Amino acid sequence: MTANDVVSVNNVSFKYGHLKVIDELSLDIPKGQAFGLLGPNGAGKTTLIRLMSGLLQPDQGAIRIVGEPLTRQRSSIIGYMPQTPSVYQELSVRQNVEFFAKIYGMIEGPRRKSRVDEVIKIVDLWEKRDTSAHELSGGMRQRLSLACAIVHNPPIIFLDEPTVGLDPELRVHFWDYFRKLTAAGHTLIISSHTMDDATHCDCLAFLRGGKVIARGSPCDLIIATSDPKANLEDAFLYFIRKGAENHA
Ligand SMILES: Nc1ncnc2c1ncn2[C@@H]1O[C@H](COP(=O)(O)OP(=O)(O)OP(=O)(O)O)[C@@H](O)[C@H]1O
Repeated sequence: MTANDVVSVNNVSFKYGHLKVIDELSLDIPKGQAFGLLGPNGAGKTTLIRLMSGLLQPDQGAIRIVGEPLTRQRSSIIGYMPQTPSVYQELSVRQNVEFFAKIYGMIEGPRRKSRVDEVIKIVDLWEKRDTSAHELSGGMRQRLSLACAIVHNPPIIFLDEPTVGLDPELRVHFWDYFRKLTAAGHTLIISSHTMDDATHCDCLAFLRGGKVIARGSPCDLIIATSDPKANLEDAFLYFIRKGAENHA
Protein backbone atom coordinates (compact mmCIF):
# COMPACT_ATOMS: atom_id res chain seq x y z
CA MET A 1 0.00 0.00 0.00
CA THR A 2 1.27 3.52 -0.82
CA ALA A 3 0.18 6.93 0.48
CA ASN A 4 -1.73 7.44 -2.78
CA ASP A 5 -3.94 4.35 -2.27
CA VAL A 6 -7.50 5.06 -1.15
CA VAL A 7 -8.68 1.46 -0.96
CA SER A 8 -6.57 -1.33 0.48
CA VAL A 9 -7.78 -4.93 0.57
CA ASN A 10 -5.40 -7.11 2.53
CA ASN A 11 -5.59 -10.92 2.35
CA VAL A 12 -9.39 -10.97 2.42
CA SER A 13 -11.49 -14.13 2.26
CA PHE A 14 -15.25 -14.41 2.27
CA LYS A 15 -17.68 -17.34 2.17
CA TYR A 16 -21.43 -17.60 1.58
CA GLY A 17 -22.10 -20.63 3.81
CA HIS A 18 -19.52 -23.19 2.66
CA LEU A 19 -18.90 -21.50 -0.70
CA LYS A 20 -15.61 -19.57 -0.71
CA VAL A 21 -16.18 -16.63 -3.03
CA ILE A 22 -13.22 -14.37 -2.19
CA ASP A 23 -9.98 -16.21 -1.62
CA GLU A 24 -7.08 -14.49 0.22
CA LEU A 25 -7.41 -11.51 -2.10
CA SER A 26 -5.21 -8.41 -1.81
CA LEU A 27 -5.65 -5.26 -3.87
CA ASP A 28 -4.60 -1.61 -3.54
CA ILE A 29 -6.44 1.06 -5.51
CA PRO A 30 -4.83 4.48 -6.08
CA LYS A 31 -6.64 7.80 -5.87
CA GLY A 32 -8.11 9.41 -8.97
CA GLN A 33 -8.32 6.33 -11.16
CA ALA A 34 -11.09 4.51 -12.96
CA PHE A 35 -10.22 1.07 -11.63
CA GLY A 36 -11.96 -1.87 -13.32
CA LEU A 37 -12.75 -5.23 -11.74
CA LEU A 38 -13.11 -7.54 -14.67
CA GLY A 39 -14.14 -11.16 -14.65
CA PRO A 40 -16.69 -13.73 -15.79
CA ASN A 41 -20.06 -14.38 -14.09
CA GLY A 42 -19.52 -15.61 -10.55
CA ALA A 43 -15.87 -14.42 -10.33
CA GLY A 44 -16.70 -12.50 -7.13
CA LYS A 45 -16.87 -8.92 -8.44
CA THR A 46 -20.12 -7.96 -6.70
CA THR A 47 -19.06 -9.66 -3.49
CA LEU A 48 -15.75 -7.78 -3.51
CA ILE A 49 -17.51 -4.46 -4.12
CA ARG A 50 -19.94 -5.20 -1.27
CA LEU A 51 -16.99 -6.03 1.00
CA MET A 52 -15.12 -2.84 0.06
CA SER A 53 -18.22 -0.71 0.57
CA GLY A 54 -18.84 -2.21 4.02
CA LEU A 55 -22.07 -4.06 3.17
CA LEU A 56 -20.39 -7.41 3.89
CA GLN A 57 -17.71 -8.17 6.46
CA PRO A 58 -14.69 -10.34 5.55
CA ASP A 59 -14.22 -13.71 7.27
CA GLN A 60 -10.49 -13.07 7.16
CA GLY A 61 -8.23 -10.11 6.35
CA ALA A 62 -8.83 -6.36 6.45
CA ILE A 63 -10.13 -3.58 4.24
CA ARG A 64 -9.11 0.02 4.70
CA ILE A 65 -10.68 3.02 3.02
CA VAL A 66 -8.37 6.05 3.09
CA GLY A 67 -6.24 4.29 5.70
CA GLU A 68 -9.01 3.27 8.11
CA PRO A 69 -11.79 0.72 8.40
CA LEU A 70 -15.06 2.00 6.96
CA THR A 71 -17.36 2.81 9.87
CA ARG A 72 -20.94 4.06 9.70
CA GLN A 73 -19.65 7.53 10.69
CA ARG A 74 -17.30 7.57 7.70
CA SER A 75 -19.71 5.96 5.23
CA SER A 76 -20.38 9.26 3.43
CA ILE A 77 -16.87 9.13 1.90
CA ILE A 78 -18.13 6.40 -0.42
CA GLY A 79 -20.92 6.15 -2.95
CA TYR A 80 -22.33 2.80 -4.03
CA MET A 81 -24.34 2.06 -7.14
CA PRO A 82 -25.64 -1.53 -6.92
CA GLN A 83 -25.95 -3.86 -9.89
CA THR A 84 -29.75 -3.74 -9.73
CA PRO A 85 -30.96 -0.15 -9.32
CA SER A 86 -32.32 0.07 -5.79
CA VAL A 87 -34.52 3.13 -5.93
CA TYR A 88 -37.91 3.68 -4.35
CA GLN A 89 -40.46 2.92 -7.05
CA GLU A 90 -43.25 5.04 -5.60
CA LEU A 91 -41.05 8.13 -5.18
CA SER A 92 -40.31 10.59 -7.98
CA VAL A 93 -36.83 11.10 -9.41
CA ARG A 94 -36.33 14.20 -7.27
CA GLN A 95 -37.71 12.53 -4.11
CA ASN A 96 -35.37 9.58 -4.57
CA VAL A 97 -32.28 11.77 -4.94
CA GLU A 98 -33.44 13.94 -1.99
CA PHE A 99 -33.88 10.80 0.11
CA PHE A 100 -30.32 9.60 -0.58
CA ALA A 101 -28.94 13.11 0.05
CA LYS A 102 -30.62 13.01 3.44
CA ILE A 103 -29.34 9.55 4.42
CA TYR A 104 -25.82 10.58 3.41
CA GLY A 105 -26.12 13.40 5.93
CA MET A 106 -26.52 16.40 3.62
CA ILE A 107 -28.20 19.15 5.59
CA GLU A 108 -31.50 20.45 4.23
CA GLY A 109 -31.19 23.88 2.61
CA PRO A 110 -30.40 25.70 -0.63
CA ARG A 111 -27.02 23.92 -1.08
CA ARG A 112 -28.61 20.49 -0.90
CA LYS A 113 -31.40 21.56 -3.23
CA SER A 114 -28.98 22.91 -5.81
CA ARG A 115 -26.82 19.73 -5.62
CA VAL A 116 -29.93 17.55 -6.05
CA ASP A 117 -30.93 19.61 -9.12
CA GLU A 118 -27.35 19.40 -10.42
CA VAL A 119 -27.10 15.58 -10.27
CA ILE A 120 -30.55 15.16 -11.83
CA LYS A 121 -29.27 17.28 -14.74
CA ILE A 122 -25.93 15.37 -14.88
CA VAL A 123 -27.79 12.08 -15.44
CA ASP A 124 -30.08 13.79 -17.92
CA LEU A 125 -33.35 13.22 -16.03
CA TRP A 126 -34.38 16.84 -15.55
CA GLU A 127 -37.46 16.44 -17.76
CA LYS A 128 -38.46 13.43 -15.64
CA ARG A 129 -37.75 14.98 -12.24
CA ASP A 130 -41.35 14.68 -11.06
CA THR A 131 -41.97 11.24 -12.61
CA SER A 132 -42.24 8.20 -10.31
CA ALA A 133 -39.35 5.74 -10.57
CA HIS A 134 -41.71 2.93 -11.60
CA GLU A 135 -42.67 4.93 -14.71
CA LEU A 136 -39.04 5.20 -15.89
CA SER A 137 -37.38 2.94 -18.45
CA GLY A 138 -34.64 0.54 -17.26
CA GLY A 139 -31.86 2.84 -18.51
CA MET A 140 -33.46 5.86 -16.83
CA ARG A 141 -33.72 3.93 -13.54
CA GLN A 142 -30.02 3.13 -13.86
CA ARG A 143 -29.25 6.83 -14.34
CA LEU A 144 -31.38 7.61 -11.28
CA SER A 145 -29.42 5.01 -9.31
CA LEU A 146 -26.17 6.73 -10.36
CA ALA A 147 -27.56 10.13 -9.27
CA CYS A 148 -28.44 8.66 -5.85
CA ALA A 149 -24.90 7.22 -5.47
CA ILE A 150 -23.10 10.50 -6.25
CA VAL A 151 -25.42 13.16 -4.79
CA HIS A 152 -23.20 13.67 -1.71
CA ASN A 153 -20.12 14.08 -3.94
CA PRO A 154 -18.16 11.17 -2.42
CA PRO A 155 -14.43 10.89 -3.20
CA ILE A 156 -14.69 7.09 -3.71
CA ILE A 157 -17.47 5.61 -5.81
CA PHE A 158 -18.23 1.89 -6.25
CA LEU A 159 -20.17 1.16 -9.42
CA ASP A 160 -21.38 -2.41 -9.90
CA GLU A 161 -21.84 -2.99 -13.63
CA PRO A 162 -23.05 0.57 -14.21
CA THR A 163 -23.29 0.30 -17.99
CA VAL A 164 -25.11 -3.05 -18.27
CA GLY A 165 -28.19 -2.70 -20.46
CA LEU A 166 -27.40 0.87 -21.51
CA ASP A 167 -27.55 1.79 -25.18
CA PRO A 168 -24.25 2.85 -26.83
CA GLU A 169 -25.06 6.57 -26.62
CA LEU A 170 -25.76 6.35 -22.89
CA ARG A 171 -22.61 4.30 -22.30
CA VAL A 172 -20.59 7.08 -23.92
CA HIS A 173 -22.46 9.64 -21.79
CA PHE A 174 -21.71 7.67 -18.59
CA TRP A 175 -18.03 7.30 -19.47
CA ASP A 176 -17.70 11.00 -20.34
CA TYR A 177 -19.02 11.76 -16.88
CA PHE A 178 -16.83 9.11 -15.18
CA ARG A 179 -13.77 10.71 -16.82
CA LYS A 180 -14.80 14.11 -15.46
CA LEU A 181 -15.04 12.58 -11.98
CA THR A 182 -11.56 11.03 -12.11
CA ALA A 183 -10.12 14.27 -13.55
CA ALA A 184 -11.54 16.00 -10.45
CA GLY A 185 -9.74 13.47 -8.20
CA HIS A 186 -12.57 11.02 -7.49
CA THR A 187 -11.73 7.32 -7.51
CA LEU A 188 -14.09 4.99 -9.33
CA ILE A 189 -14.13 1.24 -8.77
CA ILE A 190 -16.15 -0.30 -11.56
CA SER A 191 -17.12 -3.94 -11.98
CA SER A 192 -17.81 -5.19 -15.46
CA HIS A 193 -17.51 -8.10 -17.79
CA THR A 194 -17.55 -6.02 -20.95
CA MET A 195 -14.34 -5.23 -22.78
CA ASP A 196 -15.86 -1.88 -23.76
CA ASP A 197 -15.81 -0.75 -20.11
CA ALA A 198 -12.39 -2.31 -19.58
CA THR A 199 -10.73 -0.24 -22.31
CA HIS A 200 -11.94 2.96 -20.59
CA CYS A 201 -10.29 2.09 -17.27
CA ASP A 202 -6.87 3.37 -16.14
CA CYS A 203 -6.13 0.11 -14.39
CA LEU A 204 -7.74 -3.33 -14.34
CA ALA A 205 -7.75 -6.29 -12.01
CA PHE A 206 -8.74 -9.55 -13.69
CA LEU A 207 -10.75 -11.65 -11.23
CA ARG A 208 -11.37 -15.37 -11.38
CA GLY A 209 -12.52 -17.73 -8.65
CA GLY A 210 -12.30 -14.97 -6.04
CA LYS A 211 -8.65 -14.22 -6.80
CA VAL A 212 -6.86 -11.48 -8.73
CA ILE A 213 -5.11 -13.29 -11.56
CA ALA A 214 -3.55 -10.16 -13.13
CA ARG A 215 -3.45 -6.42 -12.66
CA GLY A 216 -2.25 -3.54 -14.79
CA SER A 217 -3.24 -0.90 -17.33
CA PRO A 218 -5.24 -2.24 -20.33
CA CYS A 219 -2.17 -1.59 -22.47
CA ASP A 220 0.25 -3.44 -20.14
CA LEU A 221 -2.09 -6.43 -19.85
CA ILE A 222 -2.28 -6.71 -23.63
CA ILE A 223 1.51 -6.29 -24.05
CA ALA A 224 2.06 -9.15 -21.55
CA THR A 225 0.53 -11.59 -24.05
CA SER A 226 3.38 -10.80 -26.57
CA ASP A 227 0.73 -11.02 -29.28
CA PRO A 228 0.52 -7.81 -31.36
CA LYS A 229 -3.06 -8.67 -32.39
CA ALA A 230 -4.30 -9.40 -28.86
CA ASN A 231 -7.21 -7.53 -27.28
CA LEU A 232 -8.25 -7.47 -23.60
CA GLU A 233 -10.32 -10.62 -24.00
CA ASP A 234 -7.21 -12.43 -25.29
CA ALA A 235 -5.22 -10.99 -22.40
CA PHE A 236 -7.76 -12.36 -19.90
CA LEU A 237 -7.52 -15.84 -21.48
CA TYR A 238 -3.74 -15.57 -21.52
CA PHE A 239 -3.64 -14.98 -17.75
CA ILE A 240 -6.09 -17.84 -17.11
CA ARG A 241 -3.84 -20.22 -19.10
CA LYS A 242 -0.74 -18.87 -17.39
CA GLY A 243 -2.33 -19.47 -13.97
CA ALA A 244 -3.25 -23.04 -14.98
CA GLU A 245 0.35 -23.70 -16.16
CA ASN A 246 1.75 -22.33 -12.89
CA HIS A 247 -0.48 -24.69 -10.93
CA ALA A 248 0.25 -27.72 -13.16
N1 LIG B 1 -26.22 -13.98 -1.35
C1 LIG B 1 -25.57 -15.06 -1.81
N2 LIG B 1 -25.70 -16.26 -1.23
C2 LIG B 1 -25.03 -17.34 -1.67
N3 LIG B 1 -24.17 -17.32 -2.72
C3 LIG B 1 -24.01 -16.15 -3.35
C4 LIG B 1 -24.69 -14.96 -2.94
N4 LIG B 1 -24.32 -13.95 -3.75
C5 LIG B 1 -23.45 -14.47 -4.63
N5 LIG B 1 -23.26 -15.79 -4.39
C6 LIG B 1 -22.34 -16.68 -5.12
O1 LIG B 1 -21.04 -16.13 -5.01
C7 LIG B 1 -20.32 -16.28 -6.23
C8 LIG B 1 -19.81 -14.91 -6.67
O2 LIG B 1 -20.93 -14.08 -6.96
P1 LIG B 1 -20.76 -12.54 -7.35
O3 LIG B 1 -22.13 -11.99 -7.52
O4 LIG B 1 -19.86 -11.88 -6.39
O5 LIG B 1 -20.00 -12.69 -8.75
P2 LIG B 1 -19.87 -11.63 -9.94
O6 LIG B 1 -18.47 -11.74 -10.43
O7 LIG B 1 -20.33 -10.29 -9.52
O8 LIG B 1 -20.85 -12.25 -11.02
P3 LIG B 1 -21.76 -11.52 -12.17
O9 LIG B 1 -20.82 -11.06 -13.22
O10 LIG B 1 -22.64 -12.64 -12.63
O11 LIG B 1 -22.52 -10.40 -11.50
C9 LIG B 1 -21.26 -16.97 -7.20
O12 LIG B 1 -20.96 -18.34 -7.19
C10 LIG B 1 -22.63 -16.71 -6.60
O13 LIG B 1 -23.52 -17.76 -6.92
